[in-house]
Amino acid sequence: MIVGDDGRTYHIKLNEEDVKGTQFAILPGDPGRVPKIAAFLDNPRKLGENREYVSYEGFLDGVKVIVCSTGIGGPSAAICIEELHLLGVQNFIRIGTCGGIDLDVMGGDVVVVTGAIRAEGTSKEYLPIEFPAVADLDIAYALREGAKKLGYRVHTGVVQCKDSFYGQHSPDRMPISYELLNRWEAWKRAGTLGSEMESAALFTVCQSLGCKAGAVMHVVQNQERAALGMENPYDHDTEKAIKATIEGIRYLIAHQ
Ligand SMILES: O=P(O)(O)O[C@H]1O[C@H](CO)[C@@H](O)[C@H]1O
Ligand SMILES: O=c1cc[nH]c(=O)[nH]1
Repeated sequence: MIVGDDGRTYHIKLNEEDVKGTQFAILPGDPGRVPKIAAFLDNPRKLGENREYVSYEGFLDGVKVIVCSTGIGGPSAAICIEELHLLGVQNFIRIGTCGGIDLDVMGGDVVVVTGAIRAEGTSKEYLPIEFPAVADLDIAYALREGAKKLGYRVHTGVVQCKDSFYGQHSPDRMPISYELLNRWEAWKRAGTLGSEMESAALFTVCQSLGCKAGAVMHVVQNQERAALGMENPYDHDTEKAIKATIEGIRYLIAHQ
């Protein structure tokens, strides 16, 4: 069932020929971000589209890269990673958006994720909760080098992952608000940089499959700064996170 008669995997609808030779998969959540990322590659070409999974191929410094959207949340991200890995991919880099938590993190900044809080469900179907969700050290380092080279405001550290976007933004209206609010306070006190939805699943699935992962976030805004009446710019343009990732992959290619 996982691979159909046409040789294409069940969800992302790619086959071995499509993926052959790929060294890096770039994984945005939003399908609309895929062509924007592919535009930074040489000879970009659309490979497929099914459900939330839009995929392109292209080349960076002669190395084949696939860009495939994961949709929102851990379950669809895990499916995308599993199917790309089945077809031979070993290195995965998410380009996502997050909301800032730490007061130093502002809309328009870039966050290179070193670890993710597993407050979501997908990672728990792979590994017990004691196992940390961490990025590959070489990939995280390269992504930070990429952001620094471009002169961006970049933060490196932990993000929180959850399954409910509105549990982050409207915790008070949830019957379980007592827990959401207390836990959010703990993430804040511990210096968590931002909140998003897929990195915990990405790191845990890749750990389980024996492959490598990293993640870069574009910060949209910071609700904690807003709550304190601090300057809180909104920024929806993910170009800096994309460019930092492209530079990061170039660094990995040059240093492998
Ligand atoms: O912009 P993407 O990559 O989708 O990432 C973030 O945006 C979505 C929520 O709006 C979630 O998927 C979250 O992780
Ligand atoms: O605030 C935000 C922004 C993007 N993604 C999230 O999950 N939360």
